[in-house]
Amino acid sequence: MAMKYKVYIDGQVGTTGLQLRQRLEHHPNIELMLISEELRKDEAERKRLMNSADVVFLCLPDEAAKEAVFLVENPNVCIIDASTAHRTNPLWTYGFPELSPAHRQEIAKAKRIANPGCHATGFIAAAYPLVKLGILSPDYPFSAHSITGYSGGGKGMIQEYEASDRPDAFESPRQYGLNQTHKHLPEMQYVTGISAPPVFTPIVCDFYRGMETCIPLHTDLFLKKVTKAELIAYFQDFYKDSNFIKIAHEESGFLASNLLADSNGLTLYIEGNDQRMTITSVFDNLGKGASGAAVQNMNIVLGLDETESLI
Ligand SMILES: NC(=O)C1=CN([C@@H]2O[C@H](COP(=O)(O)OP(=O)(O)OC[C@H]3O[C@@H](n4cnc5c(N)ncnc54)[C@H](OP(=O)(O)O)[C@@H]3O)[C@@H](O)[C@H]2O)C=CC1
Ligand SMILES: CC(=O)N[C@@H](CCC(=O)OP(=O)(O)O)C(=O)O
Repeated sequence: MAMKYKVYIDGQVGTTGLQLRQRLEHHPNIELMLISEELRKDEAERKRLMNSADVVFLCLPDEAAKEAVFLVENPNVCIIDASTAHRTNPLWTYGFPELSPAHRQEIAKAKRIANPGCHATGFIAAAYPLVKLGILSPDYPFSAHSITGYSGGGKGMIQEYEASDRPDAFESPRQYGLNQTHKHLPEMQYVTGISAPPVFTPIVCDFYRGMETCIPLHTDLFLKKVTKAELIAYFQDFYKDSNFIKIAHEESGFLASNLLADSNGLTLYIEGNDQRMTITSVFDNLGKGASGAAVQNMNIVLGLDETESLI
């Protein structure tokens, strides 16, 4: 019989928590520790469950996640936090195993893992290799726009979008983060090592799940002069061992944000021509952008096949 590990999800009825639960209910190596509805905010019961788990997922707002960490006293417990709270904390490991073998090895032995933010996942998947391979300087004036389904805003935004009396404005794409202080900017800079955060334009639209994050590339500012074909070859090589990150080209001329909804995949589309290019990450904000990545990190920590219970 398969070895079973005990897993507790704090925030099990939230948007990310429910997604995690669905994935873990069929995981052959996981025994889910569920908390009763009446006690799900009871500190003593949460503490008891957390300290008897092998892995604890935090699917809570940032402040609640910070407080929850202090409830864990058992040094053997691994915490995987889905919130923004610890992503640039050097005592925590950033959970993006595809960036290098060293990133993956660090995750495998970590007890504190910060799961990447959704928009940040799309940005970092493209920007990290560009800088690492010396194609762009860390001083390149990065910008990005990122289209998200409304589930990205959690229970509150889902209710607003699905209300019968919602404003007409919700039918059209809505730009936000207008003051350039989006909560994912610090991790975008921290993980890629770029000199300044990108000019970042998130856009929420009237569909449930899915995301595409697009970085414009001015080829005259390339540090290493590469053609589009060469850039594609560099990315194919960078992600050649990845189970989830792929490189593709869209023939139709249209790139939909919900192409990878319900999966843990992330596809990078390198489009344009040798003068002006774009590189776009397409994935699921609730998949590789949240609970899919969290399950992948858990599988790595537990020494399991990283693709277990993920598509
Ligand atoms: N939605 C997304 O696409 C993504 C979300 N995240 C992050 O994941 C975390 C959760 O987000 P999301 O699932 O969207 O949010 P939701 O608002 O959908 O869910 C949060 C859950 O946490 C519960 N909660 C709040 N405070 C406490 C507490 N003190 N003790 C126990 N439970 C508590 C809430 O309870 P109640 O139901 O009573 O309100 C709710 O069920 C956030 O930090 C978010 O930023 C990360 C990546 C993507
Ligand atoms: C549509 C919407 O509001 N999306 C959220 C991102 C999702 C999220 O919860 O971000 P974390 O991964 O950092 O927790 C936002 O842009 O703030």
